[in-house]
Amino acid sequence: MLDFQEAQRRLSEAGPAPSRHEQRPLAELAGRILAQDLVARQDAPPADNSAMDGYALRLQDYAPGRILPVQERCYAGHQPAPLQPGQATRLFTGSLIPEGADTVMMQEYCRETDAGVEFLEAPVAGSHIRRQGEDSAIGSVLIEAGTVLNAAHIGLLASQGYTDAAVFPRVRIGILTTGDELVPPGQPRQPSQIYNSNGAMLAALAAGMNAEISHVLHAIDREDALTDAFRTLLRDSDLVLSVGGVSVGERDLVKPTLEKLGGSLDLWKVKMKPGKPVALANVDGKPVIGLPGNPVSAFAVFTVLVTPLLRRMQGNATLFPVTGLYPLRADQPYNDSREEFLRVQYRPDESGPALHPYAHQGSGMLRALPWASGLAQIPPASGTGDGAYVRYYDFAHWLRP
Ligand SMILES: Nc1nc2c(c(=O)[nH]1)N[C@H]1C(S)=C(S)[C@@H](COP(=O)(O)OP(=O)(O)OC[C@H]3O[C@@H](n4cnc5c(N)ncnc54)[C@H](O)[C@@H]3O)O[C@H]1N2
Ligand code: MOO
Repeated sequence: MLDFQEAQRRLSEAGPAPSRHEQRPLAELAGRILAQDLVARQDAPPADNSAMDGYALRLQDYAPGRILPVQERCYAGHQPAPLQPGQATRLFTGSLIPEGADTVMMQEYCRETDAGVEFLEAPVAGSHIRRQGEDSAIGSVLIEAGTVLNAAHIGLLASQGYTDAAVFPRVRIGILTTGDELVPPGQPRQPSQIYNSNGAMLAALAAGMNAEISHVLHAIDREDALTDAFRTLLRDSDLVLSVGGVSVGERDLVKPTLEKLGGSLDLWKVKMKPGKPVALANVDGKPVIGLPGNPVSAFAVFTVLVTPLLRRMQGNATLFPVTGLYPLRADQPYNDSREEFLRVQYRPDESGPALHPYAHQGSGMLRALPWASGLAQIPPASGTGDGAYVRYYDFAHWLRP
């Protein structure tokens, strides 16, 4: 049996990091991974400007009750004239600070008449001025390569005049489900059959990682059907996920099929529950991962074992998102000989945030998955029960690029 930690590490290294990149416009960058460090092309803000609607003055010109003539009204987007001594400039948020001015007074503390502006309070030196370069200095690194881009990054890039950026290509994933017992949703079902849930589920999981889905294929338990399907998937994908048919059953044909296709296949019994049978093959330099057929097992293995590899192949700098330690609220001890991944909800109770396990933890029980916010990792043979601190894999962190 292979330790979970070791399986996670080995799988995370089972595929290549990207060797190419492509230029994509701002509108297509969300969820993509940046391929090169991007630097500030200009100071931000590019010039000193006002943070408030008000008046610019020289602090030394202020005296209680003194009225300063308003030499001009300068709107955002316009160039102000240098401020003459003893005068003020009417400004608005975003207006440039006129040369010679050193302070802005908010209009709420000013009274303007035909004669000029009177300040009702003493101005504070330098107040309400957004300084050139205070947000980003020209040349400083804005975003590092390997970052997953989101709306905030896109806003930052647009503010610097970028129209596009170099990102790594999306990884193409091919999915194969296997088994005579499966029919597609919507088709007539014999009493001996069940609907294929893993195909649609894995496609959605891969899409959630911002991967491209090349195909979702199904093969019955026959070597020729499996061979055809794997050939198509390997041709059109960077990574292949097959599901089912990798344990010890007589019709578990995935292993011999991949070997005939020239792959070297490792069949692992990973010390984790759910998810004991996991297979890893490499065919012509492309990783093929065989996931366990039970839908909950396939979901859990995808989350904790497949996503780090996917992140590596996408060029993400972070392969293993954060996990945290939280108390488990359990009415029974968990004591399996394998590392156990419980379907849990992370929510606060009287004593703070805690992990609440779903009542039924069977690996065929799909109802637990939409209910759960993540997985709690219970160490093997630990007898872990109520109040013990355990590691938490949050789907919100783990099931995204
Ligand atoms: N004698 C043993 N039997 C089993 C062992 C073992 O060690 N010794 N391990 C068990 C564990 S743990 C798991 S997990 C499963 C894994 O089996 P496979 O990965 O070979 O998957 P299958 O046998 O093909 O299917 C398992 C289960 O999942 C259902 N399934 C499969 N594909 C789908 C799909 N696309 N949509 C919905 N449901 C699917 C399938 O009908 C089976 O019920 O093996 C245990 N047995
Ligand atoms: O390890 Mo299996 O994946 O429990 O159902």
